[in-house]
Amino acid sequence: MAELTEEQSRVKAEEPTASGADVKVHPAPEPARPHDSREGTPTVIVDDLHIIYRVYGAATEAEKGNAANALMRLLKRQGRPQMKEIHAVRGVSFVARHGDAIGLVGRNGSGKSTLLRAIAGLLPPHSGAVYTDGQPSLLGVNAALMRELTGERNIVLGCYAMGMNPSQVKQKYDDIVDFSGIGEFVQFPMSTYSSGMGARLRFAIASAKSHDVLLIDEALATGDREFRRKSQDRIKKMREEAGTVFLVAHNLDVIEETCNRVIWLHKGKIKMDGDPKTVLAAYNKG
Ligand SMILES: Nc1ncnc2c1ncn2[C@@H]1O[C@H](COP(=O)(O)OP(=O)(O)OP(=O)(O)O)[C@@H](O)[C@H]1O
Repeated sequence: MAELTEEQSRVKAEEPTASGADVKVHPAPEPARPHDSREGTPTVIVDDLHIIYRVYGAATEAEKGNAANALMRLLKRQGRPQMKEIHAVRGVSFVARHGDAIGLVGRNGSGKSTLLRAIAGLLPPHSGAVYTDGQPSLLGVNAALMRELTGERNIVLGCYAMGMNPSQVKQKYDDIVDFSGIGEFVQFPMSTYSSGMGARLRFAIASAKSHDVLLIDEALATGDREFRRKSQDRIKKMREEAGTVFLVAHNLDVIEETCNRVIWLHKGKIKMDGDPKTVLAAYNKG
């Protein structure tokens, strides 16, 4: 992933925000709260991004590896049997700014998680580029907490992984446990948690630190109403500190209540990009 230089940031900021979009409601929505001098400046620029997964071994039964087939391939100088390509993100372009909370919506398989993982630098672009200002942090349903360790150990390790020192961890520990609402379960291995408890703990850990770019994949989906309200307050605070938040959620109420902008992905392309009410109304109709 390339870092965003000042020059790139200036030039890119002048480019259209969603060149691949079918519809643009308003291409560069104004950030809601002018609190920080960085507010409104780009944090993430996605430039004609294509992501292709290669799935090896997607061969038919007849083509699958047995010794005779392998020998024939060698003799005919053929490569591996059947490699299938899945073009998950197809020419996506947009600019996210300090203070934005951007909801990503779209049907199953439309490329939301793939796009988040690419912004986090976990998937290399097939073509195009992602430029980021600061370190993006991905909080996904499978965020790297260890199931066999207790909540307590995961909090400590998670905080270290985010760059905190021991005294900062100590200072944040109680707040994380309180926020997650997991109570005495903090002493138990995470493998004993319900999916909601795990998701709440992950969000509590990740949001204990402010992030330049926080990418949240479905982590709020399993929380109850009270937890959602607390999470939304945290996201709001992050935006006020001029961070950028990306949120994938199938629950559209969460998106509408939390975000100031929504990007609708359809079959790997941006179908619409604009203010939540307009985009969600169109998405609900389509
Ligand atoms: N690791 C992978 N290997 C191969 N193909 C993948 C992989 N992950 C996702 N895909 C494919 O890429 C496409 C986009 O998937 P992605 O998970 O990004 O969509 P999504 O919008 O997040 O879906 P959902 O709402 O179901 O979570 C789908 O066709 C999916 O099958």
